[in-house]
Amino acid sequence: MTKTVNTAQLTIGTRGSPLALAQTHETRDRLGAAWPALATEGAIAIQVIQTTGDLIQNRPLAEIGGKGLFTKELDDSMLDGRIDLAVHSMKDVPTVLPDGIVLPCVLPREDVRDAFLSLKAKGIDDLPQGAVVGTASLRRGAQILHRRPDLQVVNFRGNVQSRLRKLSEGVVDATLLAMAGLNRLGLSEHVTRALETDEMLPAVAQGAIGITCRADDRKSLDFLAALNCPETMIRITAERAFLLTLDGSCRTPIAALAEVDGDRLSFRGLIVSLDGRTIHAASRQGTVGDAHAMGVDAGRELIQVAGPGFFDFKA
Ligand SMILES: NCc1[nH]cc(CCC(=O)O)c1CC(=O)O
Repeated sequence: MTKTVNTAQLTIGTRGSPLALAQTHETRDRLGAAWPALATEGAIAIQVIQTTGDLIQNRPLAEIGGKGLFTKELDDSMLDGRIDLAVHSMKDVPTVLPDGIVLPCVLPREDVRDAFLSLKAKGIDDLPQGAVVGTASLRRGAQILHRRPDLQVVNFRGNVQSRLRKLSEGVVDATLLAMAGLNRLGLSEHVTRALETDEMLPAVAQGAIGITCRADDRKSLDFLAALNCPETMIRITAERAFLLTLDGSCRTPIAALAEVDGDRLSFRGLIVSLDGRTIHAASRQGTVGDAHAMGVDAGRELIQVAGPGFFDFKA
């Protein structure tokens, strides 16, 4: 390996998965479009950083536990000055950022829905009795069991491409993936059906890309200010406030979606038991200025309604 001097104006850190790279290329292209100085060849360097979540492929994420499985190594590189920006799927970003790191920018949100993929059924309702659904997501597993308690939900990890392969090999009868990831990878032709959000409420911040930088990095803050999508920021503010309030123990399936119409904000959130039997849902209507308060308030309601014990799945 030859060491070259990094003459880039900005170095972006990212995970190495095809989806992470696609999101980073989108970010680079948007930066170049907004800032001529960043449009020249070599102005932006991309550095791939492996995270703990990338290394551990064979265990359920909820079991590995810990916050920041997909972000910690990127945060450390940023605080050390090895990278200036980090591009994240906001779904994977903990609600509390490390000291010294801020999130000044989210890109316009992609399709928030979950996709149903199957070679055997057109949707959840016409899967055969006892069919096997592969998902690593407790949220998706629990919501699908709520509708179809007869189904068998099995843990199913790996990147989007490897999951599509397992589906075609018949390892599972169906799987669920974010529409956003499939769209960004140009793989949406594999989608059997996009599930409406009343059928499968998405994860907090699903479909949103966030870009972090050091809190005191004036140059990066200026570059990123031009890229931020305020509507997406409002929506994820409400959803992340909900998640923060419920705090998650990552073993509790949590789903939420905030939607903006003019200056109105509507919010829906739910928690569901792992077996899908019990769902507690809350909704709020307000204005975009209430985003954080609405998420907190809905989260508090669910803590009350669910009662102690609901959040403790550790046994
Ligand atoms: N946890 C993995 C992850 N993080 C973000 C996405 C998809 C893109 C997105 O939701 O923004 C995925 C894969 C998936 O859920 O299908």
